[in-house]
Amino acid sequence: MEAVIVNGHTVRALTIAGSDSGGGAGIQADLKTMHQFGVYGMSVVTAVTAQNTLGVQGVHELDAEFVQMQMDSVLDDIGTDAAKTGMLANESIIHAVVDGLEKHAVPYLVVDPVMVAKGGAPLISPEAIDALRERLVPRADVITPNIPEASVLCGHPLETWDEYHRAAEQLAKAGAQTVVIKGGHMSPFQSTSTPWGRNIIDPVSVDIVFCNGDYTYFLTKRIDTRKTHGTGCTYSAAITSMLARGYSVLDAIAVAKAFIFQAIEGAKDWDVGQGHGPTDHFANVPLGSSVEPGGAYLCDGLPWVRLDQ
Ligand SMILES: Nc1ncnc2c1ncn2[C@@H]1O[C@H](COP(=O)(O)OP(=O)(O)OP(=O)(O)O)[C@@H](O)[C@H]1O
Ligand SMILES: Cc1ncc(COP(=O)(O)O)c(N)n1
Repeated sequence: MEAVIVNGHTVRALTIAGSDSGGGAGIQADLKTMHQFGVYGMSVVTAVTAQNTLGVQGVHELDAEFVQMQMDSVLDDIGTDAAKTGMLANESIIHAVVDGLEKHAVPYLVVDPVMVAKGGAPLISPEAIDALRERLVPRADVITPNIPEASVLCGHPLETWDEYHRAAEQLAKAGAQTVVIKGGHMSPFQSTSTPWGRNIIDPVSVDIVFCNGDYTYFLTKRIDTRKTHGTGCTYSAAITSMLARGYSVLDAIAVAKAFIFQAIEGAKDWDVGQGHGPTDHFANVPLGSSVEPGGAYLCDGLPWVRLDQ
């Protein structure tokens, strides 16, 4: 993949996240994804984890001042067309990151509110949740919680379609421009009766996107695999890369969703690690995936197909 040039300049994207030594999630997943999208990737490291596909063996959080220093280094000199946040570890780092974002011009911000690793290890302190909610959510152009994260941010359990919708609206009211409630943790049974009035028999993974008052639903087949380490990181890095390249928010999400689907599918038979293996960051970037707001779209091979209402 060659570097993408838009309006005469090399497209850049920044990830502000934790390092995963195993290479499947965090900073490593983000940089691999940005590279695959032809975007020049940069990183601000918030914490270093000793981690593999079996779990997190240790976490070392960096000083908030050093996080701020990395932001200044990168943004004073190189600048960026879009940024994303991932693991932010603690309250002081969140304040440092938001201060940095306020100081420097960052055209788009994607917030992946990372809280718990797939194996159950906490990646943020409980006291930091208020700072995440109060300082970062209002700055998000796109926020991408999974169901447990949306539930923590909204302060109550989410189990029904109606509750997912109310959660998206609550996060939008708190200031996030576009809310993506990810379906990786939804029970497959909830997909049998759908808000767009058509039943789906096969298990699917549905992402609910709330943008400018419209709901758009992105569906793919649910892949039967436990190799889903770093799916959320990879997906949000793909959205960030597409925004950096100048795509609209919905088209960025459509391409990213098709990419993560192929990345999960592509790694099904990989032999990387003994636990929750990583996704295939070498997957094809399906640039033609374009959608209109306010419908339900199925990606079963490309292009996206609009489902009957
Ligand atoms: N088994 C699966 N089959 C198809 N798509 C999936 C599957 N699991 C997750 N996805 C998709 O991957 C993306 C990430 O969703 P998920 O809910 O897994 O995020 P996450 O929990 O934040 O991920 P992680 O914590 O591993 O980084 C979403 O688009 C979701 O629909
Ligand atoms: C540094 C870092 N950031 C994010 C995740 C979440 O990914 P997952 O939920 O797949 O473990 C992680 N495990 N490590």
